[in-house]
Amino acid sequence: MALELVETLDSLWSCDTLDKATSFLHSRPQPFCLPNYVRGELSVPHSPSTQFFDSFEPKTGSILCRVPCTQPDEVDGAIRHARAAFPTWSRTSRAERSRYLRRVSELMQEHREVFAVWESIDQGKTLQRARVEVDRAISNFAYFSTYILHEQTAARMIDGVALTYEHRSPAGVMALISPWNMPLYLLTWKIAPCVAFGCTAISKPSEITSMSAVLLSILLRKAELPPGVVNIILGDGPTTGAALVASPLIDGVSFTGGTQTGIDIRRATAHQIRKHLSLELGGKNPTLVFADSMASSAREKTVQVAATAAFENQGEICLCGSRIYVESAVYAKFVDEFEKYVAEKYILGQTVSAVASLQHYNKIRRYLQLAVEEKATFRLGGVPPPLDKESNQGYWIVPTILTDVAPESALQKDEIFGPVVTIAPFEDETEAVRLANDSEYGLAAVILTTDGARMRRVGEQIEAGMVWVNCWLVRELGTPFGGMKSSGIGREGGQYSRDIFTVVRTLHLPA
Ligand SMILES: NC(=O)c1ccc[n+]([C@@H]2O[C@H](COP(=O)([O-])OP(=O)(O)OC[C@H]3O[C@@H](n4cnc5c(N)ncnc54)[C@H](O)[C@@H]3O)[C@@H](O)[C@H]2O)c1
Ligand SMILES: O=C/C=C/C=C(\O)C(=O)O
Repeated sequence: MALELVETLDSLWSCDTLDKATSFLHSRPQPFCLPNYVRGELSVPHSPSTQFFDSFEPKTGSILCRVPCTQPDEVDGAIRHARAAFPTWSRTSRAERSRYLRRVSELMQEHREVFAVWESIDQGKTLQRARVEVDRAISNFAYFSTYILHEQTAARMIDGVALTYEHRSPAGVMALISPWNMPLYLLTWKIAPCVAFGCTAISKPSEITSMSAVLLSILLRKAELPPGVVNIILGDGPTTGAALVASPLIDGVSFTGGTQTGIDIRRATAHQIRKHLSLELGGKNPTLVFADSMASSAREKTVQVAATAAFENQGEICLCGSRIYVESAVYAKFVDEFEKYVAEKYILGQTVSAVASLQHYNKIRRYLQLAVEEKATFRLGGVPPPLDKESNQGYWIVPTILTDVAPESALQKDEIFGPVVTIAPFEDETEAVRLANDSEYGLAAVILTTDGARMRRVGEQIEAGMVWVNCWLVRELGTPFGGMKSSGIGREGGQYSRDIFTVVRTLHLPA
């Protein structure tokens, strides 16, 4: 490894507080370049055509580092290394694969603060929120390290004539592509099951948030994962991501990101029927507040769950509830209490942080300008000032609550993916279900009610892959995770991840 890179990575690795990281960044004469991780080696790509782009710190707007845009020939090289590693890794025993995964989770635990500090700086999220996500990333490795040990295959006798059983083998070399909102969590949500089930991986994090992927590379090296089993390449979607998914040497794609990108990937791979495809896409998730949930015994929790679902991580979680519908009898009361609660608990610079990028800031800002044009009521928040690269300012947006928004408005239809929520009334259960389902998306939903029969009755009618009643983002990693409608294809988690990362054949033996 080049000496300068070794020094940079050592310095990054020693920053376990925000202060240390800030003084390291200030001590640098120029931004450092992030490396790829291929065949167990970290190196900055240096093909003559490689371009680099700047990655910014969302909280300050200053340049954090430079990210290479890995070119198609280098993508191809990385895939070939993953292919070379596949025969041995796919035949490695479950017990041994499990030990590697456990080792990775333990090392991550040891360096938890380093991951949290850089994730917070790179993505913009609060340090507190980054810690939550690092812990969940650790659980991804811990969970799949034990899952594979407990898998059982049942055999069945058919009429005393044949004995059948399902035999699974690793699907091959997989492309794992993740977004910028929960960079480390979503990266590991794919890497952990991929290698646990015996596949090898080429992973591409978002070009906006590549830091935690590089830290993970350092750690995979420390864990002595055999070279080529996991390769992490950096770059943008149109160049690096597109070359990766289209390669005939890739056996499957697990993608999390926007719906339009999902469509592009589906189109690019449409002729490659053999390619496994899992698409976890966007959402515009409803939260339904029934009148009973505003009775004095339940009210506090109702408001708290609706607010957390709307504003956790600045609303940059695909599962965030960004359309709140409230039974008309309690509409005014809910809006008042919700506004009071959000104003008190969601403080910019404390519990609410910067949004991930300048481009995203300006996208959210355009929606807020639209809200002004459409004469929506801002119960909280407003249109933030325009920013550009020269502004040298962080990307801060006050939590915004909008009422009086028309049902057909883009504010109700489009995924804004920021700290913006709309609130509208409904008359009865039928209308609540209709409004909840009035979306091209179908990822998640929250129902707030104290009526046990209604929990199931309404819950079972909602067109969403994940429905939470009186809670939000409670997750068990074996449950199917994914969306209906334009929110995706396939499910991930436990046995559902196994379906993506393995191929199955049914064997028939004579009885
Ligand atoms: N359903 C889920 O589980 C889930 C989870 C998190 C985020 N998301 C969604 O992700 C979106 C936000 O993330 P984003 O803006 O980074 O999404 P995005 O689709 O722009 O990018 C996601 C990833 O895909 C890559 N990419 C872009 N174009 C590509 C192409 N043509 N081929 C291959 N790769 C390509 C990007 O470089 C990035 O790594 C939101 O829509 C959000 O809802 C969904
Ligand atoms: O943006 C997508 C978020 C997914 C989050 C989880 O799956 C989780 O936190 O368990």
